[in-house]
Amino acid sequence: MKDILMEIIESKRITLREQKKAVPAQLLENGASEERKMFSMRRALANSSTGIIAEFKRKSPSKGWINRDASPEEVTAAYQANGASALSILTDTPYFGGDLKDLRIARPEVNIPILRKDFIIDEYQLYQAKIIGADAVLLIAAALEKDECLQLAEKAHELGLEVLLEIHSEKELEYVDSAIDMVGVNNRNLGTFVTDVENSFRLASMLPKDMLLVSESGISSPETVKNLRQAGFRGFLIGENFMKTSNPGEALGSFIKQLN
Ligand SMILES: O=P(O)(O)OC[C@@H](O)[C@@H](O)c1c[nH]c2ccccc12
Repeated sequence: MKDILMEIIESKRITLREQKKAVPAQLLENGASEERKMFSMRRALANSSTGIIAEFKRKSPSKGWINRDASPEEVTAAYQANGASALSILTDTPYFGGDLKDLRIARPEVNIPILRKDFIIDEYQLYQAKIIGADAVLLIAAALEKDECLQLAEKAHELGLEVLLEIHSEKELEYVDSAIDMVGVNNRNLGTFVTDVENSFRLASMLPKDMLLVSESGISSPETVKNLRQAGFRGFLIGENFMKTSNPGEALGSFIKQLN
């Protein structure tokens, strides 16, 4: 079976080549150095009693279309109104049905941190993230060599972006470095899409105590969030469970009520 993550990365390289042709890196770099208001996701999660990072996701390679016609401005504003601590917005087009525009459109609608959720392999994508209004970026250990990952983290910081490092397995613990702001344990294996929340519980005790921990994927019950919090997690990245409903904001609101 073909590893899906590898396929996505190959397609990303092609997209990047085209984007760089259309908008040269130097031009983007100039735009990215402009100051603008930024929101700290690490701080928002550390200070929140719920810690829900609500995700805007139209489709995924494992589920197909989840919510094809969702409007980014409506859903993200409703997520904030219903208590999200932060937002995650998928900007990958071919596999997740997202767009850079989705994040750009959402930005003026909210005043909570936004994570650019994509497969970042090049600093060009960090400039994009800054320009469209992201506060943080995801760096996926399974998609990067460790030194590449740390270089991208450093560059992200230069631009004022925070870094959520995503790991899935024990062997990726070596990517955890002081250059990282938050560590996310993905409960989904991006190669096979097998999802199991136990993965977060298993890796929690192996992670540094002072690191802000996020549990990602496959979370569908408030009970699980309570248990993950007990295990040390402060952020909970949830997409499909809300996006599959006709009113994602409301679904988040009733989820949060059950956390208390
Ligand atoms: O929809 P879920 O199962 O709640 O998962 C959300 C989020 O964790 C998932 O979309 C995700 C986690 N890491 C990723 C990396 C790339 C794309 C997507 C993801």
